[in-house]
Amino acid sequence: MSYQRVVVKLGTSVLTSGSNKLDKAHMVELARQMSALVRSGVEVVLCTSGAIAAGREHLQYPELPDDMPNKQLLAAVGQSQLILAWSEVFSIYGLHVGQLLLTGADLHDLERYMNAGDTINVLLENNIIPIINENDAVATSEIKVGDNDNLSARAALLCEADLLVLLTDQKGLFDADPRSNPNAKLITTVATIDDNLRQLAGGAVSGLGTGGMATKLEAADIAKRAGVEVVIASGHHPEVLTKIAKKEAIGTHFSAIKNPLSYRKQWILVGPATEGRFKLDDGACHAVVETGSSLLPKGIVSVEGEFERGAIVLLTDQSGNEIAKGLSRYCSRALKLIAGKHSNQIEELIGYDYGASIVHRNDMVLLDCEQFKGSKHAS
Ligand SMILES: Nc1ncnc2c1ncn2[C@@H]1O[C@H](COP(=O)(O)OP(=O)(O)O)[C@@H](O)[C@H]1O
Ligand SMILES: N[C@@H](CCC(=O)OP(=O)(O)O)C(=O)O
Repeated sequence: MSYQRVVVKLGTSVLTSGSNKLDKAHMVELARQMSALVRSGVEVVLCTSGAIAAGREHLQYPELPDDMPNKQLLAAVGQSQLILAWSEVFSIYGLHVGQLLLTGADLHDLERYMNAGDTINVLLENNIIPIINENDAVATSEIKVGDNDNLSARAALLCEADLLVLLTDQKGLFDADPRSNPNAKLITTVATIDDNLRQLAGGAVSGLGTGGMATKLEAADIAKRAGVEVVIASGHHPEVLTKIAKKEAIGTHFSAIKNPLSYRKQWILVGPATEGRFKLDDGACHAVVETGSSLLPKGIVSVEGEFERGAIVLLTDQSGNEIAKGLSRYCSRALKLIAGKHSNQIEELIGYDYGASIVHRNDMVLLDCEQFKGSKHAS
């Protein structure tokens, strides 16, 4: 079966072809391929980097310091140049574009998360290409997604895409960074993302890029869990998008898992910031991880953080290893009184009862991937 909805992420490395400015001719070529896909009935969402590079080009600031205010200055100037360039380039093929500038804060509550998905849907229904970038001009470290690999994975989840294509300056994921290891070999298929694979994926060394292969693997891990296939490939491979859409073997292909997380659990995984941490005893860890149970108050050893009912919290074992992320049915004040107690004591201790489950199974995602442990994506 062919793909219905594809998110294409273009890294700065592709958009500049390794130079200090946007490679407009190459943008035309990529827009041509995307437009052909649209004409063949595939819905295309574009997640584009390049605002900072475009700002640097426009202001002719090759040596601007890399601090936050200057990056925000470049992004504010560059984003308008970037969207103007895309608008002109897609108009050659008779297509309009619509811009969504998102930050992590836009994904924190389920309603805003769904609103972003709705906007993508309405643009696609009207044959308009949604173009997404992080709103770098306002995103501080607390609210940032941080890199467009992770942003594009979130975009793929919120618009329920079936394929995420990450185009970069390498042919795919290699068994070592090909820049420093000329003998590095391309990995063509990945079934499972594990620690061995993560160790192969280095950071960005290209100057204007963010995250390198490490963030591409994070993105692939998130997308896979939501049932989205992922391909990492070279943005300069001839007819790269045309061939990927025809399922030709190009770059590195990550298969999607068979039983993907529900939409609500996907949001719990990638949307909200966590506001608290529960340390669980061994029995509760076993119940949550091995037997698929909800979390009861008896198994909670300690509660950190101040939060209201409905907050997203991390569940850890006694050594602090993060095992799950979920929605707390009780506020932190109540939990400090009922942690470690039997469920039938809840009402007596706090004067009300929202049920025995502190984190219900349906509101919980297991963090079976090392990547999420201690990373900003789980917190
Ligand atoms: N195992 C690996 N396989 C391929 N590329 C790698 C690997 N480890 C690190 N890299 C680096 O990741 C870079 C691509 O990431 P990045 O510079 O962030 O590009 P983009 O702008 O496309 O996101 C490559 O140029 C490469 O040097
Ligand atoms: N939002 C930034 C790009 C951030 C980013 O992830 O860059 P890249 O690694 O080149 O995809 C910009 O538009 O410049």
